[in-house]
Amino acid sequence: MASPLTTPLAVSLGDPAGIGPEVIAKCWDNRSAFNLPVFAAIGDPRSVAAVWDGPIELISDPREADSAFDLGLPLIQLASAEADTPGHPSVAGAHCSLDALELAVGLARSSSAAAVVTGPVAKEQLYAIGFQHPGQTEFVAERCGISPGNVAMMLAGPTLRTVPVTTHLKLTDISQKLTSALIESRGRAALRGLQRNFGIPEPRLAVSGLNPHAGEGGMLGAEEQEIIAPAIAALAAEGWRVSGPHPADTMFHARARAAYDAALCMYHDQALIPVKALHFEDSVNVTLGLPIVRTAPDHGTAFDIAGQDRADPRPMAAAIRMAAENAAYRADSA
Ligand SMILES: NC(=O)C1=CN([C@@H]2O[C@H](COP(=O)(O)OP(=O)(O)OC[C@H]3O[C@@H](n4cnc5c(N)ncnc54)[C@H](O)[C@@H]3O)[C@@H](O)[C@H]2O)C=CC1
Ligand SMILES: NCC(=O)COP(=O)(O)O
Repeated sequence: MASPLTTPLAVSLGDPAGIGPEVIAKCWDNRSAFNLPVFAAIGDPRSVAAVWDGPIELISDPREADSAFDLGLPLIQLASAEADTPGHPSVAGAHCSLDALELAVGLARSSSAAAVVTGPVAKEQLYAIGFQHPGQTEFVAERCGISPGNVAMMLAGPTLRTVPVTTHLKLTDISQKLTSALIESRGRAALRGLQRNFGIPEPRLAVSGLNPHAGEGGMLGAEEQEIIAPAIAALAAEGWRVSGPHPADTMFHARARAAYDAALCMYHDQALIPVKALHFEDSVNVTLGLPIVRTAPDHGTAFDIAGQDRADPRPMAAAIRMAAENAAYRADSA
């Protein structure tokens, strides 16, 4: 059994107008039923108070969360220029979500927090305030001094884990951005992450094709033969257990899933659709290849239901539990 954590987790609230504040407050409410470790929320307390009437314990350091956790939701307060209305994102809210992310990562990097769990942010809002990264994954990587190509975004559910090689790209740009080197580096990050974060000593990676039927022997596209197969061969030559390229439409049924520990997919939707279809309530976005542990729920800001008490906290609870489990594995094997 993994050792208990010595410091609480840092949980950024995400966009204050999204469902992050609500699901995090509901996680604290249900902390025993969800079997959650001690955590400290980070963000604007007004965004929590707008959607939840439970107790909030303002703290200034995650370690204070240990004694505050039984009294209320421990929260490190960030001043936002204005209070947001649930469902109505603003520029001030986007800045607040970025500040919370920045602080949470800093706390984990300085070992003041055992891991980071990030609440959902709206990429459109962040891009509008000049955010230069495709998503939080690449931002956290940069803050940790890791090249974005050397981390992997894994979506992990109870019966399926997937990793997209390309993340937030236009569909029309994917083929051009897909290189053997990128497939290899994502594959390595995924395989090492399965060992380090999930305690799987000899992980098996199944690699998808890009085109229908994995290119149909070259008749439906050349990427499989020219880019993907050489990357698989290079990873196999390093001793990793890698298979493919597999046709993406037939690699996610139950019997196929039993043959691998993670699927490396060529683009965002190829990886995320099967996990969300199978496990929307409890799949977790985990960034592999970092010196810290970072997880997030699989969903976004859900502005359409924010402030209506309709947000399901189970994905956030799964993200908090997985962060604690991953951090404990890493501490035990360090
Ligand atoms: N990790 C992150 O920060 C992520 C952020 N996003 C961002 O979120 C924004 C909205 O993205 P969408 O594609 O609309 O995805 P979304 O996940 O926010 O919403 C999709 C649908 O699922 C529902 N839903 C989502 N989470 C739910 C929950 N916990 N309980 C009940 N219903 C839930 C929503 O109401 C909506 O109908 C985008 O700006 C996107 O960039 C999207 C995915 C992940
Ligand atoms: N669709 C997944 C997603 O948007 C998560 O991205 P990130 O912000 O965690 O990089």
